[in-house]
Amino acid sequence: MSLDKNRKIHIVDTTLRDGSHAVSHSYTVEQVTAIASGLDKVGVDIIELSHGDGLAGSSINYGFSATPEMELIRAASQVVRRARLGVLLLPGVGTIEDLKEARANGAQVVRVATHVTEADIAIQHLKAARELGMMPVGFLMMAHMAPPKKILEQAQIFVDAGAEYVNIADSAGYMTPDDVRARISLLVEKLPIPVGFHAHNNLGLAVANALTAAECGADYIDVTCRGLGAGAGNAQAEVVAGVFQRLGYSTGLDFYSYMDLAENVVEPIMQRPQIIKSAPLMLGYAGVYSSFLLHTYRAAEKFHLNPRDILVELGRRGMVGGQEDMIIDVAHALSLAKTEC
Ligand SMILES: C[C@H](O)CC(=O)C(=O)O
Ligand SMILES: [Mn+2]
Repeated sequence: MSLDKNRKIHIVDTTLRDGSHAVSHSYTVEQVTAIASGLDKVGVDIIELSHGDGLAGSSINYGFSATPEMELIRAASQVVRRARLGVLLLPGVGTIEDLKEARANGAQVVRVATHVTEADIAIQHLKAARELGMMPVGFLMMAHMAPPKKILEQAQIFVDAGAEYVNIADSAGYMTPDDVRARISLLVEKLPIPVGFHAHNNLGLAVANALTAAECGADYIDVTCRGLGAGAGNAQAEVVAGVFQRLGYSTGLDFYSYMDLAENVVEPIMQRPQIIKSAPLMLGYAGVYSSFLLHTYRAAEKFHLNPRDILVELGRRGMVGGQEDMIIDVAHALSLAKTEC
């Protein structure tokens, strides 16, 4: 299928949210101000900013933020003029009270994220967002774990709760373009609201998958500068900008400014190159949640294990977001089994 070139593709830059995983939630006010104002000038539609695990993610389970996220949201809202400022919220991690605070600090969009089979826990948060005058979006994580029909049923719950678009996330970077096509095409065909897609690059397919999603009718595409994000990162923003521009698709992005922002502002704060090393590759291969990566590195070091072995076991057990505390249990069990051999 080829893309209707007159259709506007909305770019959602989540460097300041998914990228937060990759910098261990260490963003400072200065970094956020520089990145948010750069993204605003580049022409993205939504700038997503919060702890990597959403509002109130700062905790022993997910990792503490160096700077309170409300300070970061307020700082970004002071420099963002054209784009909409968004936050992520995982019901149970963040609450409606957190959402109200984010709104008071300038957030205009909220993506309420649930596991792909649990959309119903987002209903009250989506409704609250609308009452707060925010743009409510439903976000289904680990979308490789459910077939297209099940995803459609879950997306319909978001529609009924007032979501303005539904986003599906390849949280494990497991999907191939065919997997993306099957899911996005069905949602685009059946839903009365727009569809979005969030890729991870664990199998090196993030940009190809983002392009496939757009070609299948997704109107919202997630990206991050330099691909900065959990696991092997996300669809690299400046690459998506270049590919879409070369194909003549309408994104409203300034391709050269995006490259400069990634190179001059984001790259200097990266803690490691966003490349597909063995462990991130294993996330994609075994279908494991990308933000488990740094937790797994720490558990592997503690128990003298290869991170790959922990990830394969997490995949075998079907662990999903929110079960970060189980990584240490799995590592402990593997190390006991190793000693017994
Ligand atoms: C909380 C997660 O990091 C959300 C996300 O980006 C994904 O599922 O992928
Ligand atoms: Mn992600």
